[in-house]
Amino acid sequence: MQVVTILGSNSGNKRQLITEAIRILSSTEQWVMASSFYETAPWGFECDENFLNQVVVFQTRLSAFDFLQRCLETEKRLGRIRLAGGPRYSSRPIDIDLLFYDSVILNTPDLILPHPRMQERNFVLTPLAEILPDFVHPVFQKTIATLLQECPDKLQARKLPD
Ligand SMILES: Nc1ncnc2c1ncn2[C@@H]1O[C@H](COP(=O)(O)OP(=O)(O)OP(=O)(O)O)[C@@H](O)[C@H]1O
Ligand SMILES: Nc1nc2c(c(=O)[nH]1)N=C(CO)CN2
Repeated sequence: MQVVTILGSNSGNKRQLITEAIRILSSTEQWVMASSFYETAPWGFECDENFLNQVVVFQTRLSAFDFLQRCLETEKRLGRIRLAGGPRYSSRPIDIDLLFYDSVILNTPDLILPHPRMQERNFVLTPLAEILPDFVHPVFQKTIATLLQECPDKLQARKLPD
């Protein structure tokens, strides 16, 4: 199965944290490809520190739920602390979200696929369009390139040199 992820960080050594998260996931799953790194303004909350985001594709034999578990464990290993009752969004050393698991559509309390807010976010669609512009979103039946064109988000994602 092909799983498309987005990694994000807006505290600490962001590039190193994302690189380390990919190294941990790649120790058991097969890395396929990655977008460039993008500098992006915080979406959905106020904060001085910009994010670094990267989209990464893996090949996996894990179920989507087990892959999510690997992501949550990796976040924890890299110092992510989740505070119950805190604000909806806050700064974090590392965040790993699943965007797609093949073209599976799923709506459970623990996992929603495709990621339910990706179409509202330039920080997701811009790096995703760099590597998978023609991939068809299974719910909207539109390509990533089209979703990016239609995205109302005013926050831009700035591609960084490798
Ligand atoms: N596609 C998905 N990818 C990652 N987590 C998901 C997904 N769908 C549901 N979840 C659930 O969301 C929970 C909270 O995730 P998290 O705190 O990282 O949210 P967030 O990344 O801050 O916000 P957002 O979901 O808006 O990007 C996870 O523990 C997981 O159970
Ligand atoms: N720019 C940017 N903003 C965010 C991000 C993120 O990765 N990048 N993640 C969030 C929760 O998933 C909320 N806001």
